[in-house]
Amino acid sequence: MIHVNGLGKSFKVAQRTTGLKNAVKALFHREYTQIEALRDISFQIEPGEIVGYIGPNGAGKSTTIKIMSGILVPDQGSCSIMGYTPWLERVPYVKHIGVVFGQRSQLWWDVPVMDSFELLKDIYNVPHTEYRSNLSLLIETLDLSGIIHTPVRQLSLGQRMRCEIAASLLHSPRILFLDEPTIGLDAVSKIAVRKFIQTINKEKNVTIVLTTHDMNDIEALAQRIILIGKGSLLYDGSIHTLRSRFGTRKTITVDYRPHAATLEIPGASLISWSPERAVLQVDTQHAQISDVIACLSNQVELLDVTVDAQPIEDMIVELYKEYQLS
Ligand SMILES: Nc1ncnc2c1ncn2[C@@H]1O[C@H](COP(=O)(O)OP(=O)(O)OP(=O)(O)O)[C@@H](O)[C@H]1O
Repeated sequence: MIHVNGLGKSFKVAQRTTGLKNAVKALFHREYTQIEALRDISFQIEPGEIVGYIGPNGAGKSTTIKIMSGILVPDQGSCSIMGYTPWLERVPYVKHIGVVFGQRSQLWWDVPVMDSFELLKDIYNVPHTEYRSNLSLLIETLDLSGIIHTPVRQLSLGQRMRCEIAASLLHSPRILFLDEPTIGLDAVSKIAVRKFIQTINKEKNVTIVLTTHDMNDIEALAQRIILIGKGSLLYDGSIHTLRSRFGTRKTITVDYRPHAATLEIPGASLISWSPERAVLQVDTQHAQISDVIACLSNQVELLDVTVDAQPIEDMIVELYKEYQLS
């Protein structure tokens, strides 16, 4: 569905210096630097996939999304989405995609949300029956009934984001590009947005490309991640593979009957200890969890044991470290 091949994009940025003398000088002679936002990016995405497109600040995520949605033209490489080249065939192409930029609005600020929806219906030429059925589904699943007659500027961020997502789906797109869709949302709104993304992916088979810094979004939604850093593609694979590579550390928390002596557990490092509770870290590449628990039960009378996997956030930090991105 999405074929991206050797994409490259540079920006020419004017150097700004401080001081009046330099400002006058700059009127006659400007110095520029070249920022390589993307270098040789290639990937393919199949229909119905949810892909997390991640990377640190300035990595090139938004630039890629802008190229894929036809807003920016790359300097090198090709991009074919549903057979279209986004920036060359924008008008027929945009009928098949929905785009949400968490930081920007596609709704008209001063008019009620519903008026924006009606305008989008006309812009995309959505047949009346399709529009009505999409609208009622979106109002119901995104809980919009209380806010669609309110002007956008009076909505809270969470309410606006739900309306933005609805606006991007009124024309039944096959692909949805989401750039930071949960930025600034409270925990309840985040969960609602994630749930909705899952629903449209499952029930309507919408392909989703999601950029986010929120690793809970990634964990909840994406089976595959594409990591970019400093404009280059660094990792493309499943979260499962990432876990087996970087997620080998487990944390074991044990509660036991009061025990005065400290614990000696081969293969585990003691993170904290008290006469009633200990927290240990185990690298499963070097020791088995069952061996560590057996060793513990020989030394203390266990009351409770919990084993926690490494959070995905930590794994991403390790990945950034490996590529010297942090
Ligand atoms: N219009 C522009 N003009 C000049 N430089 C730009 C422009 N757009 C992006 N850049 C530069 O290109 C690089 C990649 O930017 P991009 O916005 O794609 O990063 P990002 O991964 O989305 O970052 P963030 O997570 O901070 O949103 C950055 O160094 C940025 O400063």
